[in-house]
Amino acid sequence: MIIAVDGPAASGKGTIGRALAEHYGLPHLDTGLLYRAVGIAVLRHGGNPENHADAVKACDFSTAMLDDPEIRSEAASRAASAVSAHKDVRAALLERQRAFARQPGGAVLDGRDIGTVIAPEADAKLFVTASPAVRAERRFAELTKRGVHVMLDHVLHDIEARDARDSGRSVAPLIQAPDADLLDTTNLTIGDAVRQAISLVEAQVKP
Ligand SMILES: Nc1ncnc2c1ncn2[C@@H]1O[C@H](COP(=O)(O)OP(=O)(O)O)[C@@H](O)[C@H]1O
Ligand SMILES: Nc1ccn([C@@H]2O[C@H](COP(=O)(O)OP(=O)(O)O)[C@@H](O)[C@H]2O)c(=O)n1
Repeated sequence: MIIAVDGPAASGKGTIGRALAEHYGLPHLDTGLLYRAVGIAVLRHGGNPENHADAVKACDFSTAMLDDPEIRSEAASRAASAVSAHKDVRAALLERQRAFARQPGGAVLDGRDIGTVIAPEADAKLFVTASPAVRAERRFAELTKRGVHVMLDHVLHDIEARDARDSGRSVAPLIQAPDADLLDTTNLTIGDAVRQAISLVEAQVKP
């Protein structure tokens, strides 16, 4: 079974993706990490994530980058959003994601274009969202807990700018697939969001 979980920044798609993977005993891929790795690689090479050549060159990042703590930083999110708008960057990362989705037994993937581009054939698709204010509070709490000093209004601004760029790009924009169920987690606890996600998946895969 392939489960596609898409949605905007800090909506809870990773949390839900991991919980679904555990529930169904499937492997999970957070595809945002791939774009973050490219973004960080560009910055480390002294390049500009908005520059096409710099971004494409960084697509052969070392796998160790995926475990680098800096990958979770806000600088990495911004760089990821910039590199991900380049068509050739998306093309370079496509096969890796498709192969993960199509492994025997299936998988859970979360990102922006899983249900639309990476695995349009997915057995179940969720589009996870929450209000920008709630998403900013969640990301702020997450960063603060990790000891990162940030301001809530900066986090909100970053999230809104990233949403606008991810939704507005011409290639694989962030959009709810027509056959995806919407899961708004604004007023849901993590436990409730996961329970609802499982119910939605069950309803979609019912013969
Ligand atoms: N329903 C929820 N209620 C409260 N906090 C949540 C909820 N879902 C996720 N979180 C928290 O919000 C932060 C962002 O969630 P995450 O799953 O990483 O989002 P995304 O993958 O969409 O960026 C994490 O710290 C997570 O624990
Ligand atoms: N499938 C994906 C996943 C991420 N991305 C890009 O990578 C950035 C970081 O993604 P992420 O999922 O790690 O970000 P958060 O939602 O966790 O904040 C996003 O803002 C997108 O620009 C993408 O374009 N396509």
